[in-house]
Amino acid sequence: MSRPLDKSLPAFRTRSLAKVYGEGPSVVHALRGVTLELPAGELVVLLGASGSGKSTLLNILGGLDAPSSGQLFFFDRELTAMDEQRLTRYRRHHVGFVFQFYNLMPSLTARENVELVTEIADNPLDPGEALARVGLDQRANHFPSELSGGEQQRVAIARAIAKRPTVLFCDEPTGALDSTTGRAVLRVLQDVNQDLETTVLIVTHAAATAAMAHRVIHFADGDIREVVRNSAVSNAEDIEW
Ligand SMILES: Nc1ncnc2c1ncn2[C@@H]1O[C@H](COP(=O)(O)OP(=O)(O)OP(=O)(O)O)[C@@H](O)[C@H]1O
Repeated sequence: MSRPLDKSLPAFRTRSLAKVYGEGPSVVHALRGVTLELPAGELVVLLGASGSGKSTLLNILGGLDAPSSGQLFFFDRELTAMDEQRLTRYRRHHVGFVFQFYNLMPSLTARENVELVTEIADNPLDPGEALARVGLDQRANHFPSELSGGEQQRVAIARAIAKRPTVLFCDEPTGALDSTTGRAVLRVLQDVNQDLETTVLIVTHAAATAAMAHRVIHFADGDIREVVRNSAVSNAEDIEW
């Protein structure tokens, strides 16, 4: 993927994306033919009931999982036509992930957790700058067990953005946090979207998060029920939970 991306195209386009788990009586249709376009540079929130297929879609867009059928494009690249090696390059160069439970290495400091990524990335942020962007430059030498849940999540975000990903996928990033801490984490994600021009896709059960999105995708039973474009976007710190 060394050619520059064709940024005149949407970040993602899917056509009839389907995902089936299992077979026979235990078959699950997790995605039932999802067709969507996500413009680059937006902050998108994906809402929907438990089991509606949100994480499945996120994992497929992020190259962690493959659809059973359908097509998926990242700008001008067809992810559904890539072999494992090219998908690995896609993930390495373009994708950052943030999960509900931080997934930090407990035996490494905040800075060392970020360095795990910067050491293998092409054009990374300085680890100190990544931590400063999430407001944790003063805690760089602390271990995860010495940090609050919100601080650990901010380290996870610093680690994810340190390789300057084109897209940042966040699966329930505030799911384990109280509302005040959750708002602080959402503020960081909004800053990443605005300052680094990273496309950010957030899967959440916290419906109020929709107020900070450019685009809200409502998911139900493995497909899109509605896409709402917000004419005005709230600041994360003003969101009411
Ligand atoms: N590896 C798997 N094997 C079998 N079924 C799976 C697998 N992963 C997900 N599913 C099923 O696919 C459907 C969609 O799951 P998914 O995790 O995408 O939903 P979700 O909307 O993210 O739910 P939640 O909000 O609870 O995280 C569910 O019925 C789930 O049980």
